Amino acid sequence: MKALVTGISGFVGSHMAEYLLAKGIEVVGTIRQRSMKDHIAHIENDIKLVECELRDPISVEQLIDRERPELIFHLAAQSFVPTSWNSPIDTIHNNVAGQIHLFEAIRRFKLPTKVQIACSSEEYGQVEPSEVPIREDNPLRPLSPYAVSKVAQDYLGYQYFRSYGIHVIRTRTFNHTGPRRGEGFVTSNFAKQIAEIEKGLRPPVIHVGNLQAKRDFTDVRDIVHGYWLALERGTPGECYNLASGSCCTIEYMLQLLLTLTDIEVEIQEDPQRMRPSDVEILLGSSDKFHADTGWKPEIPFKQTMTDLLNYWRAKL
Ligand SMILES: C[C@H]1O[C@H](OP(=O)(O)OP(=O)(O)OC[C@H]2O[C@@H](n3cnc4c(=O)[nH]c(N)nc43)[C@H](O)[C@@H]2O)[C@@H](O)[C@@H](O)C1=O
Repeated sequence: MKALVTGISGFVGSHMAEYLLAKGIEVVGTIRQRSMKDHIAHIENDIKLVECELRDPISVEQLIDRERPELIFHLAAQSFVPTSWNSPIDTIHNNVAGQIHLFEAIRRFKLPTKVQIACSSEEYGQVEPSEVPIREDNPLRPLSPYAVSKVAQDYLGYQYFRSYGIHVIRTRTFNHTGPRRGEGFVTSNFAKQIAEIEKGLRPPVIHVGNLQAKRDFTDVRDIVHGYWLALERGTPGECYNLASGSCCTIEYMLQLLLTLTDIEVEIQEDPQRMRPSDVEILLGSSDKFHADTGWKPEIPFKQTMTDLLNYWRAKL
């Protein structure tokens, strides 16, 4: 069986590729011209890398025609929320056009390909206290251009299923982290700062943004297992939350990281790290996904954060 992973050199893409290889699946992955390949260097000989700009319809059409994958894990995206405020059009274009080009190519060649699309808990946005844990039928009230791009991807998935019968599964994934998480994201950013302080590379001050936001974190290795199950057992056209079912403040996450180190630090708020509007709380219910696929996260949060901190310790 052949699977195509878009954005294979990214954080989730690299874990997805490892997961598929362990299952004996043939893996093809898209990268962009200037993509860094550090995350996949250790498996580069076991996968096929194809340079493909998803914003270019011709390039996508040629890729799909040539490879005709049975499965697609569509993970390529501009995924950093703050970037989406600096350049909203790039985020919308990148995330929405890339997916349309994939769908159009599948439609054109009438392929039975199963497609998982990486939607996001950010789509729920402004959530009322009475609405947690959030279920899939909650209203979507996106609070960033990134979130809007994910709503568009999500509804396009629904529409291509309804209009053309394309086997699309929409996974609305809550925050996820683990080794190789990009350093801009909060868990990785704090872990990297701690590892740098440990090595004497910076003064013992941790710079932070909004510590009061609450997030529901799952290990990326549990998430890629979920993506596999989504295509194996999910109902086409459906959307599913992937979440741990519990949440914590960002402050709690920072304190957890600090229990994993001997250093003493000062915590300093950095106004640059504040957002025009931040999602206050994301806490998801994965009951629907569990009922359809049997998925539940296995890796405890403390283990995930230990692995992430050790990743930075080894990398610096
Ligand atoms: C589900 C969703 O998950 C991710 O989006 P995110 O939640 O924006 O992720 P983050 O790690 O950038 O922020 C989490 C929270 O932490 C707060 N926060 C405090 N201090 C800092 C700080 O210093 N840096 C950052 N980045 N955030 C900070 C920040 O204000 C926010 O409340 C992406 O994977 C996205 O692609 C996705 O789909």
